[in-house]
Amino acid sequence: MTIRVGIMGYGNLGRGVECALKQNPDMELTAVFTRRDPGSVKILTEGVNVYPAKDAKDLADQVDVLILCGGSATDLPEQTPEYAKYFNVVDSFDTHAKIPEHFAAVDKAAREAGNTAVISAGWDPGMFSLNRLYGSAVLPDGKDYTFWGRGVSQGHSDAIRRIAGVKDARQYTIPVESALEAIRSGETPELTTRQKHTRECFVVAEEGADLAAIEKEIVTMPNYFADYDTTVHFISQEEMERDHRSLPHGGFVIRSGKTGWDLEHNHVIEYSLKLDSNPEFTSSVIVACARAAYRMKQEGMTGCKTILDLPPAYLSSKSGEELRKELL
Ligand SMILES: NC(=O)C1=CN([C@@H]2O[C@H](COP(=O)(O)OP(=O)(O)OC[C@H]3O[C@@H](n4cnc5c(N)ncnc54)[C@H](OP(=O)(O)O)[C@@H]3O)[C@@H](O)[C@H]2O)C=CC1
Ligand SMILES: N[C@@H](C[C@H]1CC(C(=O)O)=NO1)C(=O)O
Repeated sequence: MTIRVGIMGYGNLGRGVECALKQNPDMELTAVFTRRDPGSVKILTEGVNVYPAKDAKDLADQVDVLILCGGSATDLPEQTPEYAKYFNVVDSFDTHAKIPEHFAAVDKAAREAGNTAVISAGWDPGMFSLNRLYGSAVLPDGKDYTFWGRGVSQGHSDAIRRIAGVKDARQYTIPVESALEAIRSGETPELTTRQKHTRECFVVAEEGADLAAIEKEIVTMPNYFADYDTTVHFISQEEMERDHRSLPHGGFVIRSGKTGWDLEHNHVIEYSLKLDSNPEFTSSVIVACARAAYRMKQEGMTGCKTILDLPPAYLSSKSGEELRKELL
């Protein structure tokens, strides 16, 4: 019996989920939903229909897990609590400061409906969160650092695209080299947000848009840009399509900590990602989390979870017996 998956929202992440499902034979795509005209949305999978988002709840019996691929800035805060009423859901919500309130809203909806929801699946939040937890649990006397890029943040790019007058956008996150060198050399400095990364934005504006107003809204945007040194470049759509087609990214989490009666021994844990496609990697994590959500629902574990709550074995398509063999 395959796990039947629906996609809500067909952008970079939606397309990435479609590709990831093709690599997971225990799962299948059964429906794609969009707020646009379904006839305008061309998907890759033959034999699967695209439906209006407003009809999704009428098709709940055809979907075991609905994966929400909307943007965190404005779509997911509304969509995830709404669709958790009708489906087991997984989203990639990544406005870190607002995760507690998002969790509470989704948990209320999922518990009332007896559904299982997983929020903030992906790599940060997601795999990086998991590795920060492992590092601090194993080395309580220590510090961890997270660095991203140079690469395209989908969340920050999406947030810029939601600004009135913006037609398209890409945001590159750039680690501050001096901070990186200090950490890599074993130093454990206290660093502010601004001392770790800068942000560079490439924006295609609508004809006649107020460029100064757009730039100001970007650089002052809370939770996304206000705490960073940010530069904004306005470019043409042709330049965007020529120079910014790919969506690479990556980064790493470093935990350095001490053990020993007198904390005399140092240890360093590093988890790193080098991604050709941010959306395709993120979608691969999300699809594994969808498998875990389905299995937890089957065992009556309902309500909202994050990746930190998922039994690692539930992410895998392999049985417990197969996984135990890999431990030997
Ligand atoms: N946790 C993590 O590590 C990560 C999280 N993310 C999150 O994923 C979110 C989604 O990113 P991404 O997929 O790149 O965002 P997109 O802008 O590509 O898509 C967001 C939504 O916009 C709509 N859309 C897509 N293309 C168009 C278009 N051409 N015209 C009009 N509407 C369109 C779609 O909804 P519809 O079909 O309904 O119109 C889609 O679901 C980000 O906001 C980020 O928060 C991303 C990467 C990592
Ligand atoms: N959520 C991020 C994934 C990573 C990348 C990132 C950043 O560049 O600020 N923060 O977390 C994304 O949307 O790409």
